[in-house]
Amino acid sequence: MWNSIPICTSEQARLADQKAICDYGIPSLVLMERAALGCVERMQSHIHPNDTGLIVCGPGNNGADGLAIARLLSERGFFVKIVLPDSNQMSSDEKVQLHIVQKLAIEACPLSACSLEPLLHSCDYIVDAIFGSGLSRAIHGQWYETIAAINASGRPVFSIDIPSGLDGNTGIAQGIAVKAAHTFALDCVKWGEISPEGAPYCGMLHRVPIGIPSVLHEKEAKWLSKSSLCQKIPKRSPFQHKGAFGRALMIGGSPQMPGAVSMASSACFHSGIGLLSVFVPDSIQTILQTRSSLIMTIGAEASKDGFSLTAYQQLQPILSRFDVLCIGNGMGKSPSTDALLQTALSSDATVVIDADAIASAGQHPFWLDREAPVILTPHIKEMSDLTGLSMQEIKTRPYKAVTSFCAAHPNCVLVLKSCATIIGYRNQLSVLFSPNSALSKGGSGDVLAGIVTGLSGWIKDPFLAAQFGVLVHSMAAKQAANPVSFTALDLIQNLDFVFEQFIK
Ligand SMILES: NC(=O)C1=CN([C@@H]2O[C@H](COP(=O)(O)OP(=O)(O)OC[C@H]3O[C@@H](n4cnc5c(N)ncnc54)[C@H](O)[C@@H]3O)[C@@H](O)[C@H]2O)[C@@H](O)CC1
Ligand SMILES: [K+]
Repeated sequence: MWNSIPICTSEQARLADQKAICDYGIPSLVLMERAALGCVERMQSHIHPNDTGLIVCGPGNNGADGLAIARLLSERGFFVKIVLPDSNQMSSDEKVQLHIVQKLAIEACPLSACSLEPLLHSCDYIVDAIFGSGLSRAIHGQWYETIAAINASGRPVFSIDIPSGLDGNTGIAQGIAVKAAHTFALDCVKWGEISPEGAPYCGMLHRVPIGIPSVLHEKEAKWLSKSSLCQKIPKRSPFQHKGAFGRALMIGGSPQMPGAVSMASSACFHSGIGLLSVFVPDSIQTILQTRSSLIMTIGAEASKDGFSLTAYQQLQPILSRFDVLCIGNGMGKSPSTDALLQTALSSDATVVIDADAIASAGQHPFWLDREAPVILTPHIKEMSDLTGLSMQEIKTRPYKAVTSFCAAHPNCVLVLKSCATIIGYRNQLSVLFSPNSALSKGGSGDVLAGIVTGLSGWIKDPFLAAQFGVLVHSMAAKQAANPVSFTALDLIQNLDFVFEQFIK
């Protein structure tokens, strides 16, 4: 079950372990036993009864997990061998685990005294229990050589808690890291495991609960899934008129990019909005009208590149007609964007800010501090424009960037798009990890903005609308028969099938 799974930094994971032990009195060895049992149960569907396993143990409690796993596998009839760290390096729990293992006549050999290559080549799979959340420096010497040999062996690797060598926060290999086929994230998923750098090292990610009280993770980011949202989506009454499902206005478009606002509008209409109008430069009004007979178009004064500098004067008087505005798609970096954004934000409507309007919001952050909700949907580059943080800073610690933005702008919902999309609101973070190259295409961001706008019309909670929009968008992409030929237009086509799973 991926429902309510916490996503933590290494520090948060360690703190939860400590609090469970010290404040709740759960013995460390009890947590460890649950961890080992959970890993073995999951491993059993991937190994054969006659396989030989090599359990490579490091000097801390990750190594102690490895020894407990070796014992449980052996008790269940699997043949295992163990590689040990030097005994003077072992943690106290590891010494306890070793003491038990020694009584069971399991073949164990210290790393410094064994010949690793033949062991690696005679085994069928490897358990990587070298380092977990306690990795504190770059890997050198014997551990570097051990990890290099594990990776070169070609054997499937089960990594315990995290592939050894991976930084739990950033997912960056600290010199070297194990390439796992399966990773068993103990208690919580670590941010580094779902980062673009770290995820490829993890192989298939499994979460193993170990009995840490969930109250200890109350404040941490949560995994977004269908089951976590299903119960929260409001019912759509069949007796309501169209106005009850929201009146939206999409502001965007330019002669160079009429398609972006067209796709966003289409996605909005397919996401439950009652009424939709589009405010575009009058030079592209006919194109929009030809593309969809569902959408009412309002033509604003145009310049060569898009909206004219005075177009905002035509926006002002009509704003009170709408509950939700979406601004930015295909607008281009036109000088008129600032005035249109400021005007949109002066309304009482929920405002979704995407694409070219995000940089403008970054230049005027105080405009965001209004009473009605704002939903921003930047990708990494746009997040950099919005916050002034470098792309590198955002990539390595995206949760930090989202947390500080949301703390500074308490009425804003922020959707940071990446292979792990983070949705932040006040002190809450929700994370959708569903990497899919079908979404790495022009237009998929416009479709997301349209979906979120459509949902905001009838789901009055902006955080819920944003989370639901991100999930629906990803589920629509999962329907791709092949990511190569899939386009943003296919996303819109698949929405009907996806909504069917939530709303009958
Ligand atoms: N009771 C607990 O605390 C629990 C801990 N658990 C396991 O324990 C792990 C955390 O245990 P630890 O805090 O002991 O940390 P680790 O087992 O990750 O490693 C810490 C040890 O590695 C050494 N070390 C760190 N970086 C190194 C490097 N680059 N080169 C060489 N040595 C290095 C440290 O000096 C220390 O001896 C978790 O990842 C999880 O697997 C689980 O069993 C659940 C319960
Ligand atoms: K590990």
